[in-house]
Amino acid sequence: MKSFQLREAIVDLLVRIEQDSGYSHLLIDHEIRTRDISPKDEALMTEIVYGTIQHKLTIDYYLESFVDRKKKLKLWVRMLLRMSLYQMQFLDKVPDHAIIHEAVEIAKHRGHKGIASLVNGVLRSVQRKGVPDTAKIKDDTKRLAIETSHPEWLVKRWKNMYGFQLTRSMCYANLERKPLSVRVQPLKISREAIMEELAELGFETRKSDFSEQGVIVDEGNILHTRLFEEGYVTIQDQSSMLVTEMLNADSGMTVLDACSAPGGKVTHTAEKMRDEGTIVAYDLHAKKAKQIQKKADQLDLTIINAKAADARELQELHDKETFDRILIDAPCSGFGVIRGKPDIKYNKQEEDIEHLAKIQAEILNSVAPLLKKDGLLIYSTCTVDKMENEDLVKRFLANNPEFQVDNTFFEELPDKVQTSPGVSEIGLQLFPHSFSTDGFFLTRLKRV
Ligand SMILES: C[S@@+](CC[C@H](N)C(=O)[O-])C[C@H]1O[C@@H](n2cnc3c(N)ncnc32)[C@H](O)[C@@H]1O
Repeated sequence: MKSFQLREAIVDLLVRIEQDSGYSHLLIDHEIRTRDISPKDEALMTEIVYGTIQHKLTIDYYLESFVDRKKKLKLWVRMLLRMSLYQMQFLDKVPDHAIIHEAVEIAKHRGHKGIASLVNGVLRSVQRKGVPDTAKIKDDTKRLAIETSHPEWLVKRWKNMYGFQLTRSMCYANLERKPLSVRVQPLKISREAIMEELAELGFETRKSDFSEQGVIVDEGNILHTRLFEEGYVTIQDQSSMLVTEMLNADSGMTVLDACSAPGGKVTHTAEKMRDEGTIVAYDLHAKKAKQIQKKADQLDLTIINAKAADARELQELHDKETFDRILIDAPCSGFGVIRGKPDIKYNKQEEDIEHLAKIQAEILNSVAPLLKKDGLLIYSTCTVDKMENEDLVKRFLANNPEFQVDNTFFEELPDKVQTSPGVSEIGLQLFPHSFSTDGFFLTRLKRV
């Protein structure tokens, strides 16, 4: 694909992502799968699209100084300017004059001379004058929000919950690339054999400390290798693997996963149980329940029975005290996975967090009675927010004295995590800057 065509396709994709917010990763995947794109163009497209979204608010702050506020830009023109500015400010692959030339050509092709001249004028001014200095913003919170492209309300909220320094580290970490981590299917192959094969193929890998099945791939795309295609490994963040490790499910147990799609943790659980026992896996959406079954089949796992149901109504389907282990990996605001899904930070409002916390509490309250005495229940989310995590669990424990945090949980955490700032008497909050994992909360409750 010619460079001009690739850049124009990126503008189209950015427009679609802006209109259909919340699904950047799916839209990018779809674009790459349906177009005939070389691996080199695929990498460049991914880098520019993710980078432009990741730095959107910073770029818009820069643009404000160069675009007349009264001028209402068409969406595609704004995306063209954002994409070009991203390349000029954050990448050093292409010289500025070439980026500007290409942007002007795209503007001519899609619009008319007037738009081309506006695009040329804005980008040449940026090139000549440089972007405004954010160090001049007096308010710390506002400056951090603009420099790291997070909404100001979210930075304020985190600052109130976790303090400024931690929030700062988290916001900067959210701009970085996370190493890929994969889970080995231990019933088919060992971790050592996988690492050897990947080394032969030229990939650099490390063992994860979070799970004996985890491997971190520092460089390279393993999605097109046979190991992935034949179900020897599956992509999973280390924090998610830790959830299943902490569930401690064993062969022969009866396990419930109340919110299980797309099936990462439930398939890991089946592997830990050596595919012996019973797992019932629910998700609200029938289509997603099918996804779980497909994932289980890909990994040759047979004990998972995936169905659609609302987790808040499972008492109608199961008797109390039925399960040895329960996992509630609740629907959440997703602020822990901003690195992989950058548009999450722009699409949520504070009211959404309150709404989600209400659903999470309803799920926990209605699912917990299904746990057997001495059984273990994991509550987890892929977010960083006390309302959805510690505060919610604290309230549950206050209202349900037959449950308590299982104190052996903390001893079982990886050594380096045991003393991390995210550990409290309620559970573990992993921050994205601490161990290069997703931001994740988990706790283990025991029915006593
Ligand atoms: C964080 S995801 C779960 C990820 C999954 N545990 C994994 O490891 O792949 C939360 C899931 O909960 C589902 N969900 C949302 N509301 C639900 C409800 N009321 N009952 C059951 N599932 C629900 C969503 O469809 C979503 O797939």
